[in-house]
Amino acid sequence: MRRVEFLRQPLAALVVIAVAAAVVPEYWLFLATSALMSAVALLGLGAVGRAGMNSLCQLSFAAVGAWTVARLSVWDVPGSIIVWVVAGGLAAMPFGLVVGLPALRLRGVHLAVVTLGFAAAADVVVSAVNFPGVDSYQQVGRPGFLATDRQYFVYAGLVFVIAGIGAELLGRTRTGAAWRAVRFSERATAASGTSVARAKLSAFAASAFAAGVAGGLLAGQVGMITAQNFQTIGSLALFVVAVMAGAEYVGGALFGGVLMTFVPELFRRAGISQDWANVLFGAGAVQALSQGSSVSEGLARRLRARRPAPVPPPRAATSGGEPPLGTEPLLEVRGLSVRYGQVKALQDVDLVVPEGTVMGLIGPNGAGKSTLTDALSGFIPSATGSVTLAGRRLDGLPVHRRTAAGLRRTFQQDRVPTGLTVGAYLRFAAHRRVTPAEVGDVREFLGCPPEDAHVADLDVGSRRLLEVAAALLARPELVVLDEPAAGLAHAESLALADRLVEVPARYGASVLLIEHDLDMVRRACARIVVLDFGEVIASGPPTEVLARPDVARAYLGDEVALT
Ligand SMILES: Nc1ncnc2c1ncn2[C@@H]1O[C@H](COP(=O)(O)OP(=O)(O)OP(=O)(O)O)[C@@H](O)[C@H]1O
Repeated sequence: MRRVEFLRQPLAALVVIAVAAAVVPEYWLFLATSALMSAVALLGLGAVGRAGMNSLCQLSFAAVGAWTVARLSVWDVPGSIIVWVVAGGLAAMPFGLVVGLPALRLRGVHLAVVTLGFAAAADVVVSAVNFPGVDSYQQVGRPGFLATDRQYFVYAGLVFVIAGIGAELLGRTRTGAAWRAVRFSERATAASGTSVARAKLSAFAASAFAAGVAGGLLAGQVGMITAQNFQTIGSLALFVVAVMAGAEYVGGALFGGVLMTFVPELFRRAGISQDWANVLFGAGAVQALSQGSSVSEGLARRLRARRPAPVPPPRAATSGGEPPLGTEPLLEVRGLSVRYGQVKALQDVDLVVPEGTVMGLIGPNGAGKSTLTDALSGFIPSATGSVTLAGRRLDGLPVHRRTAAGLRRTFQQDRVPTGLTVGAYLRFAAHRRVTPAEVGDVREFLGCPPEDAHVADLDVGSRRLLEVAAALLARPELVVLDEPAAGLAHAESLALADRLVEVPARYGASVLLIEHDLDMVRRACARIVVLDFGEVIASGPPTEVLARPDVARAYLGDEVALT
């Protein structure tokens, strides 16, 4: 049943469309076709929205689709409007990629402004050139079986349902998961080995494809198109409705399409200026933004809230045995230094993590632990010194190549995307093909919630464990855990320590554990390294190192042993 759950909304839409086709008068069906076309364009906006980006030029892409369909119609290319709208979508995709390029550097309002600039430029171009067929009064041709408004409505409805199924299917692929992950954290997405650039560009390309299809449908509906159909104000209205209705959902896109078409029409009939419809949509979007959720997201949350909250399995401490000591050097760090302006965050750090061990890295706040993690995983390109993993130099490599070389990391702050289920996140973040048995094994091993639980419904501790589980599932050579026990109760931290002791033998990965919880460190680690003011001040077995007065002084500013 869960396998076809994603079909629920497109199929519900199909039923609504079929009923409307049977009972609604022809005049209203013409308007309903417009609603379906807006809904297809909104589905495209949903794709960029899923990736956390804003696009204000959706109708510019639609203009490319419409132009393509008009051109193919004038040339009378075989395949009729059925094939031409697909060609319209494909023709819009390169434009989507071009507009998406600034998204690799810009975010939020800056990106929105760039897309708005593109829409304004497209306005100028579209106004200056006539669409194909307009000069010769040649309408876009429709085959006999799509001649009436009712038939064309059914065609547009089928296109919407197919687009909806496509959107849902895409959401279940690695690409769809990457969109949600990018929206939540670009850094964590990169650290899982996924290309952030590819994720963003694919979202823009998918969005442009949908808009191109919608534009092509419009060309077929009205027969002769003009620049008026694709003005920037229309793109803005589409964006605002996407925010309000929730275009990431098939139902939300359909609801948005209906609003966009019928609200202005109702205003017109009531003798009110249609511009007031845009004001209304704007107010709806402000409301959605202030509540932090669209109409569809709010409904989905309410439905989820009816289900019982996922109960994390008990995570009891079960001694994992003696911490393994390790053998040959796996990670070798020499002379690693990082400066932030005048602050020397790391100074000539030398560090060796042997293969097959769990090594602890401790130090007071501001000692440089997170900086070290960032430098090892490639987030600080200005870091100097050498980093070698299993004999391979990593320094100078970008994040995703270090990940591919076998170095995985987790983050101190919660970086698990809330838009995914536990299973979808684990499969995405593993960044390799994993079997259901592997996913179940690591989930049980660490005491993670069931696969169908939504990340958004989990407590912070469970999310942290999920991040660790995903890192192990990736089968790295070395996993660097940045305070994985933050958010866990003390007993759960000790249970996690026991699990970590087993990791080298069970998953073939060594662990560099950064933690403030010294009980956990003592339990999990055979050796520890202490950082203070960016320098290594001690290393060795935990009992010896924590008994040293200089280590106690670094932590407490006093000569009190930490044992
Ligand atoms: N982006 C930054 N810009 C400037 N200084 C920074 C930056 N990030 C860290 N620092 C400084 O670098 C030093 C090391 O910080 P870092 O966060 O690595 O320490 P930490 O040991 O991880 O601390 P905590 O245990 O609180 O996480 C600190 O002095 C910090 O203020």
